[in-house]
Amino acid sequence: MGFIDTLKERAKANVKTIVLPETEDKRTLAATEKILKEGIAKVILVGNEEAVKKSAAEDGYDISGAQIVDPATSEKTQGYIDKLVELRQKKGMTPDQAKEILLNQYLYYGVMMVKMGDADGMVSGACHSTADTLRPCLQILKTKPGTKLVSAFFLMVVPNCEYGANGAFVFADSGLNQNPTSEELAAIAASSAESFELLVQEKPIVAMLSHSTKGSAKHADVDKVVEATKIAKEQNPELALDGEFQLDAAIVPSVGASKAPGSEVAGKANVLVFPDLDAGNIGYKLVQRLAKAEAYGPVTQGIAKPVNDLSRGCSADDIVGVVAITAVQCQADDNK
Ligand SMILES: CC(C)(COP(=O)(O)OP(=O)(O)OC[C@H]1O[C@@H](n2cnc3c(N)ncnc32)[C@H](O)[C@@H]1OP(=O)(O)O)[C@@H](O)C(=O)NCCC(=O)NCCS
Ligand SMILES: CC(=O)OP(=O)(O)O
Repeated sequence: MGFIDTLKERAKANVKTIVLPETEDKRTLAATEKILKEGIAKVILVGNEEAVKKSAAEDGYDISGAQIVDPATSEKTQGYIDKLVELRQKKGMTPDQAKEILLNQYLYYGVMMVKMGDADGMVSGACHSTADTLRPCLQILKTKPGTKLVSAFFLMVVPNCEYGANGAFVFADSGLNQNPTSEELAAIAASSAESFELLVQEKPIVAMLSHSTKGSAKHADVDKVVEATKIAKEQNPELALDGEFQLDAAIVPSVGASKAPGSEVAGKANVLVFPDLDAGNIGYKLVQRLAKAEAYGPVTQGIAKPVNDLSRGCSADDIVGVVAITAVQCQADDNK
């Protein structure tokens, strides 16, 4: 069974309701058919019912099992407007603005459905940039209790790969925090270890990546990762975590043994924490495109409820995979 198939099976064991607001995108409709057919989740689509059904029918997608909610006619819309005003009035949100947003921006509507408990989670981002997808989530849902920072990772599944957990890795932050401080990198490392454990069900081994291994290069960028490693170790003494490492020292056993002898992480890492978003975003796309890896995300962590993003380059199958991941995150939240 493939790695993502295992996650789909876990999702099916306790079916969650996931809202997909991007009904203008055909990949959403194709994914909806697959999700319903495989029984991975219940799906709520946001949009005008007639228009959504017509669009699906044009391409022969069977979305008959999905619930379609139209913000213009739903009896819940006024409650969402009132709540949005309550949540954002300190930021100057008026009832008219909230109404305008919720009737026209389906991403905001989907986030409000999750906030109000009418859906368990949301997946969006096939036709919206990550910034536009994550901004409403951050504004409305906020961070999980006990967490200061929301960050975003990719679950990478590399074919025919002996590194990581049989080719499975978490790459973070590959989607959200542009230039994290040492403290933020330490927080990203801790959240990523937790996400790896939840999704891959193996022990996380965390490498703090750099262009330097254990002092081989000198630069302020290296110092940032060295400091992050120190903070992360202090805050999470139980974690297998080390750095600073170049990528080869982190994942290739022979290189790890030669560049960082004695490290419990070098050569064995399955959670890769990148020094900034340039490295994280470019890194995941290189592995996805050149090594033909499956890349699921950006998946958020540290947020109050599971809402996840997609790359605009995603396929319908990628959406299905991220929905399965979101459903498993919803199950985990139930158990807390
Ligand atoms: C997501 C992003 C848009 C947020 O930045 P922004 O639009 O400037 O918005 P703000 O900084 O005003 O943040 C909006 C809200 O989210 C909160 N927020 C932003 N980043 C956060 C984080 N990492 N964790 C927790 N909360 C966060 C802010 O506190 C703010 O809350 P408030 O409105 O209640 O005060 C920005 O971080 C971004 O563009 N990231 C890069 C995304 C990207 O292009 N990725 C590459 C492709 S994957
Ligand atoms: C993750 C990512 O790069 O997203 P997008 O392609 O939407 O910018």
